[in-house]
Amino acid sequence: MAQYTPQELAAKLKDGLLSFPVTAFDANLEIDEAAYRRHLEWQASFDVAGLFAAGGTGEGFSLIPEESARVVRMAVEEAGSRVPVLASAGGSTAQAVQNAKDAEAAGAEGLLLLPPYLTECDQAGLLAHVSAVCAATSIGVIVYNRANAIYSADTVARLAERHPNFIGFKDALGDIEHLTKVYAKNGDRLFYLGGLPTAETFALPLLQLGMSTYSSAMYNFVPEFALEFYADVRRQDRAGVTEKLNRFVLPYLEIRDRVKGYGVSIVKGGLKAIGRDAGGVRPPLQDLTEQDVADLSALIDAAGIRPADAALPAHV
Ligand SMILES: O=C([O-])C(=O)C[C@H](O)[C@@H](O)C(=O)[O-]
Repeated sequence: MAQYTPQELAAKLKDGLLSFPVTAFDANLEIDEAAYRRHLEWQASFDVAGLFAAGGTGEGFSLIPEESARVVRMAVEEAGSRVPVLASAGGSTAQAVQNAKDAEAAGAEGLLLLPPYLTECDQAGLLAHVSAVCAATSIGVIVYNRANAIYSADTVARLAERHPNFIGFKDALGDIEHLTKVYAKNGDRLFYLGGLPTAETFALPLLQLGMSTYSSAMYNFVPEFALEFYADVRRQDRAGVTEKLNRFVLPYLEIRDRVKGYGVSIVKGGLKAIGRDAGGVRPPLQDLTEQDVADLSALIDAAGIRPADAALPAHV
């Protein structure tokens, strides 16, 4: 049973940092329940405003629906008393509706609706798709503006009018004109969250477009640094943000961009580097090479941001 109304959830999420915990896998790439629970417990021990289980960084796209529901349930059990846990829904409309029901039953406070799978779609179809999901649950729903699911400002407004539990707009497109239109039309009826890869990179300029928060994947392995970065963004401390971009985020992008799909794999690489291994990634993603992990570990040290309670990395 959700503890927050959709409106209370939006108020909580919009003014704090959000993150997407990785899903821990064992050597056979099966869910590693103990490692996942340890990770969630650690993640919830910092001042994060919301944790999205089985999302993009959580490799939700590689989980079958039963696994997704199981992951959400574990996340709620480990972290739910301290931080709102949200789930994701995706695929066909029927699948997304089922995900939404499972998420609510598992105790999730809200839902991130991922783009439908494979097909092209336009506004009337997106409106019907999101409406079906919003109608199937009473928890808060956030749409993910990405790939084949690009919501016009008018569609967003219609959804907001029809569904009180439609609370948020997450963007991974980065089209300034589009974001300006969505915010100008919908204002404070929704909250807006940045979701471009390595969201820190864009956080300060996107704040001006109404995005008061973002999903930090790196929070998974450098939570204190990620929280300091967010505080600088909210203070509009340009010097602080620039210094942190140069010290860690921009060199991190150089490692992330070595292989397609590393945007997710590098987060598990980061956990390996700090000695909190959550296992490898499922295909079609590929794990960081040992050299990549060593480079990331050296960068974490050079930036002086190894978490205080992190063990020494396995390879040193
Ligand atoms: O589900 C997702 O798209 C994400 O996990 C988003 C990431 O957290 C992205 O914003 C990032 O890499 O910082």
